[in-house]
This record gives sequence, C-alpha cells and structure tokens, in this order.
Amino acid sequence: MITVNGLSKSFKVAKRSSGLRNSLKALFYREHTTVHALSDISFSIQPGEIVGYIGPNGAGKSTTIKIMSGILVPNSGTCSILGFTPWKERVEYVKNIGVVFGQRSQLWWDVPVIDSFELLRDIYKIPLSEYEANVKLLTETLDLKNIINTPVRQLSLGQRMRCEIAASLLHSPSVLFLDEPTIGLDALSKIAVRKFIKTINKEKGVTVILTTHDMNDIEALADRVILIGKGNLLYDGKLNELRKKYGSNKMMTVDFRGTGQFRNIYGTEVISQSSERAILSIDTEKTMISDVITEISSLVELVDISIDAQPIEEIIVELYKEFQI
Ligand SMILES: Nc1ncnc2c1ncn2[C@@H]1O[C@H](COP(=O)(O)OP(=O)(O)OP(=O)(O)O)[C@@H](O)[C@H]1O
Repeated sequence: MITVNGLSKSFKVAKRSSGLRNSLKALFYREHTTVHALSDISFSIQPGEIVGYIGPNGAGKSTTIKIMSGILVPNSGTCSILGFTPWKERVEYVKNIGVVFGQRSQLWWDVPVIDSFELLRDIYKIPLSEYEANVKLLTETLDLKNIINTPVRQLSLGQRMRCEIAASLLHSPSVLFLDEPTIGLDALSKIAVRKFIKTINKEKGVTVILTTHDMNDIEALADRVILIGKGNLLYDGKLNELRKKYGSNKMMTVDFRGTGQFRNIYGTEVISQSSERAILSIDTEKTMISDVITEISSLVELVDISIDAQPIEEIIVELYKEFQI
C-alpha cells in the first residue's frame, strides 16, 4: 500500500554570519551549506497498520511526512502510496489521505469550525450524504457538539486538535498522517486523541503513520516503530522486539526500613533513594533479580518490592545514545 524506496532529501541553506561587514558581504555573495534531511530511506507499510515514526529533533520525520503527503519533492528515490506518487498527482492523491500537523492549523482561524468543514467539503468535493454522516460521527466520537460553532481562535489547544483531526477525516481517507498530534495537550486530551485514533484504525481500517516525541503515544497505538536519526533509518520493527532487543533493564522499587546504601550492588544503578524508598535500574544481562533481592535483604529490612519493565522512553533514549543521534 505504501512503498518508500531510497528516499533522499537535502536543503540548501544560506550561511548567516554576524556583524555589519559580513551582512554587507552577504548582499553580493552568499555561502550555502547543504542539510541532508533524509538519506536513502526505504520502508513499506501494509493497509490497516499503525506505524510510529520516531526520532530526535531534526531527524527528518516531518520531512518524510511532507514528502509522503505530497508537499515536498525528494531529491531522489520513489514513493508509491495507494498507487500514487504523492508529489506528482497531488490533486487526486489528497482525496485519499488525511494530514494533521500538530504545530499548524488547517482550519480557518476566524470562522466557526463548521464553516471550515463546509469549505473542506467543497475543496474535496465530498458528496453531501457522506459529509453529513462523517460530521455526525466525528462530532459524536470527538465530542465536538459544544465547540463546532466557535471560531477556531477561541478554542483551547486540545479542542482545536480534536477539530483538526475531524477535519482531516471528513473525506474518509484511507491513510492518515499525524505529525505530533498530541503535542501540548493535557493528559486527558491525549488519552481522548489516542482512543479516537485507535477506533478509526480498528473500525474503518484507516492506516496511520504517526510521528511523536511522546512514547506513551507509541505504546498506546503503534505495534511497529520506524526509528530515524540524522536522516538515516536505524530500526524498523515491532515495538515488542525493540523492547526485547534493547530493553534488558528492569526497574525495581524497594520500600525499606534501615540505613543501608544500595550504591554498590553489582549490575544495578540507583535511580533515586530516600530514607524509605529506593528505585534501582537492574541490568538483567549482568545480574539476576533474585541475587539483587538477596543482597538488598542483607542491607536493610525489606517492606515491599515491585519490579517493572524499563519504560520505553528510557529504551529510546539509550538507543539515541547508542546510535549517537
Ligand atoms: N525548509 C527547510 N529548509 C532548510 N532546512 C530544513 C527545512 N526543513 C527541514 N530542514 C532541516 O532538515 C532536517 C530535518 O528536519 P525535520 O523537520 O524533518 O525533522 P524532525 O525529525 O521533524 O524534527 P522535530 O522533531 O524537531 O520536528 C533538520 O536539520 C532541519 O533543520
């Protein structure tokens, strides 16, 4: 359904220097540098998948989404989505995709949300019955009833984001690109957005490509992750596999009485310690959990102990370090 092959994109950026002399010089002669935003990226995505496209700031995520949604043209490589080359057959192509850029609005700022929806109906030439059914469904599922007649500029970020997502789905696209859809949202709104994405994926079979810095989004939504860094593809696979391969650490929370110190227990690192509780990270490749518990029991009086998997956020941070990105 989606095939990306050898995609590369670079930007020519004018060098800026400080000082009057350099500014004057720049009027006549400008030096440029080349930023390689994407280098030889390839992957394919099947219908109905939710794929988390992740990487640190400047990795090339938005550039990929912009190419895949037909906004940018790559320097080389191919991209086929639903049989279209996004940047070549844009008018026909965009009828089949929905795009949400969390940092930018596709709604008209000064008019009520419903008027923006009407404009989009005209732009996408959505048949009236389909449009009305979608507005009804989206109003119910995204709880838009009380905000749909409000101008966008008067909405909170969370309210606007729900409207943005609704706007991207009015024309029943089969592929949805979400670029940081939960950025800046409160915890409740994030959960609502995630739940909705899951629902449309399950019930309507919409394929979702999601970029985010929030690993809770990824854990809640994506079975598969594609990790990029400095424009290169570093990992493409199941989230579970990523956890198995790189997440060998466990987090142990120890409630205790006594004055023992946990600093020197082999294979562990103290994340925090107060007078009654300590949190340790245990490298299970170096030591066994039972050995750590035995050693802790010899140091303090144990009150309670709990063991959790390493948060995906930490695994990703370690990967960034490992790949030096
Ligand atoms: N229009 C542009 N002109 C020049 N450089 C650009 C342009 N767009 C992106 N870049 C550069 O390309 C690289 C990748 O940018 P991109 O926005 O794709 O990263 P990202 O992974 O989405 O980052 P973030 O998480 O910060 O949003 C960065 O170095 C960025 O500065």
